[in-house]
Amino acid sequence: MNRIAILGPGSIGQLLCWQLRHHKPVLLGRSPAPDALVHTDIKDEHHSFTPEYRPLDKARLDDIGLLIVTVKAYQVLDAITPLLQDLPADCAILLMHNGMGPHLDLAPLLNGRSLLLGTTSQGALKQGLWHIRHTGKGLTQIGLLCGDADSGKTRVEPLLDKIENSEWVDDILAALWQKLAVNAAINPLTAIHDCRNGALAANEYRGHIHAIVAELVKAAAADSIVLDETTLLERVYKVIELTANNFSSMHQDIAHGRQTEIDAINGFVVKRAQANGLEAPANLSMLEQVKSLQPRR
Ligand SMILES: NC(=O)C1=CN([C@@H]2O[C@H](COP(=O)(O)OP(=O)(O)OC[C@H]3O[C@@H](n4cnc5c(N)ncnc54)[C@H](OP(=O)(O)O)[C@@H]3O)[C@@H](O)[C@H]2O)C=CC1
Ligand SMILES: CC(C)(CO)C(=O)C(=O)O
Repeated sequence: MNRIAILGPGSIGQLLCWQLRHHKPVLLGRSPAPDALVHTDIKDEHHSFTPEYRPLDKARLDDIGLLIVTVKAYQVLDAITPLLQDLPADCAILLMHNGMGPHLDLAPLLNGRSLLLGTTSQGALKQGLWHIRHTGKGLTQIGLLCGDADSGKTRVEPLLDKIENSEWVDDILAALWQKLAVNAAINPLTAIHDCRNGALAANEYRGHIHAIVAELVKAAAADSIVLDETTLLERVYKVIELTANNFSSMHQDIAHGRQTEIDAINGFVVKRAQANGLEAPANLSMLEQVKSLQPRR
């Protein structure tokens, strides 16, 4: 049987579990099984449901056809590696974290399994361990990094069907770099300056935002991804306007003393620039400043 499994039952994992409920997804996690999950929708209506939950220490995986990974970027390798020996040889894997990078380490470990990458601008907020609130309906994009395109697309059809405003993209890396530009510009500046996204519209941040995006465009180009700087800047400023009242996820991570995804955001830009003999000082400065604010690991 080709079941869908969701690894990482946090905010986004529980949201996808609700959205895919008619496909009977299996939730894989480290906690004991919940009695029920509560989903509060955008209209403030509550729904309670009980998905199949398998605690990871004793989970069978031989019936999984698609593993959707909804852990944070820095948790991806630790979460998937122990499962690889038990996942079926034809199980496709879909990474849904913010930022980029884990795919480079993971792809060589997959023994020919298909690797799909996705990005979502939907919003979900934890109200309790097993209660999430759906806070935003943004775009979700999914595409294939490696493996068979037809079967990869077939495996994720349930998501494309059930998630409003979702699409298949042929060049998923370009789509991820574009989303990365938004996060690379907004997330660290809001964390460092302790402000809401909207504050970044002020003139004092223009130089930083332009430098971060210009370096990212050059780093992507060195990886053969062509991005348009003007379009990206327009996108960044549009998100600043549309989410003016929000605190970014990185701001919230710093405020709550949690590790951030900075390594997979500005850290990824710095890494790809350096790998191609370039420098990315504006992104490096964001990386260093955010690292100095987050708890040491
Ligand atoms: N929340 C949102 O609105 C959005 C989030 N995203 C992105 O989605 C990703 C997930 O975010 P979010 O859902 O908010 O994060 P959460 O921290 O809420 O969820 C992560 C989940 O992964 C679990 N986990 C961590 N490590 C492992 C492991 N080794 N094995 C099994 N489970 C593990 C955690 O469980 P445990 O409790 O056991 O640690 C937790 O349930 C991030 O990259 C985020 O940036 C993107 C768009 C919007
Ligand atoms: C788009 C943005 C910046 C919205 O807050 C986001 O994705 C985040 O906070 O991580």
